[in-house]
Amino acid sequence: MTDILTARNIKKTYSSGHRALNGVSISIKKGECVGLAGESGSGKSTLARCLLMLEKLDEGEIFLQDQPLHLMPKKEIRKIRRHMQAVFQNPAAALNPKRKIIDSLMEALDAYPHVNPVYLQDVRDNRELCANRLLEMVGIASRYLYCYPHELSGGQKQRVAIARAISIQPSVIIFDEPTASLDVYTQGKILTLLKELQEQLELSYLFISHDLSAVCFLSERILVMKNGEFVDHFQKDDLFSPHRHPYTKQLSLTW
Ligand SMILES: Nc1ncnc2c1ncn2[C@@H]1O[C@H](COP(=O)(O)OP(=O)(O)OP(=O)(O)O)[C@@H](O)[C@H]1O
Repeated sequence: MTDILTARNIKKTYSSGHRALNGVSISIKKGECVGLAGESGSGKSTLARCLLMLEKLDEGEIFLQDQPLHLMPKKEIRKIRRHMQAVFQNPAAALNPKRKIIDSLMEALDAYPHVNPVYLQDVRDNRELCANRLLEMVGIASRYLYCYPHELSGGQKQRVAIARAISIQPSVIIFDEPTASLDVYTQGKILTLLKELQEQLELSYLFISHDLSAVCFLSERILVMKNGEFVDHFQKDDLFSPHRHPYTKQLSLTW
């Protein structure tokens, strides 16, 4: 299957002198969910930001399909960014508190009027129907369309952020600890939603979490990061194999 996103030998050092990534390589295929686990500080978010080209790389290459992002000027990257969506930990920060849900939800579709995702084709010419369809896809009632973010729970806000991420049928979605700020019950609901969306819409995900059980729930292929390097790479079914890296075993013990 085609590689959607490929990164090779990514190195990133912060101005503090701290090397957060020390030569990591990763690829995500169409329709695949790759999981990335590791403790706090291991470099997961830095990798997410590098893949999204939000950080300047010291070294390395990033390709979105065959397009070399690492060689593109900023202006070109901005154009291409719609193909790479992201959902972060804090849904409250993702939604503008002064904008109604419909306006936050439709932000990407409003900016790219020519984009016509297969799952919105029959409603694309009607903004309200389009927003309603997206809310429906993530299990939120249409009465929230004209509400403000403070009227929604944390889990509902994260559902809106997910709906916005899928709204323009991106090539890949990077989820960086999307459930970390939610209670355990809501975490489970959101993980189930992400799995259903990925399977139904054949989306490509990079799912990042410190929680190996969440990573294993969503992903077939799992990478484990420690101190800015991948120390393990395995298929979910091999999680309890004796060949797992001691660090992976340690993460699975805290499960
Ligand atoms: N802007 C920055 N300037 C300097 N150091 C940073 C910066 N951002 C992150 N770091 C450092 O880089 C290392 C990796 O951080 P990163 O946030 O990527 O890890 P993480 O695995 O995502 O952890 P967490 O889940 O806690 O965010 C850490 O030691 C962190 O302190």
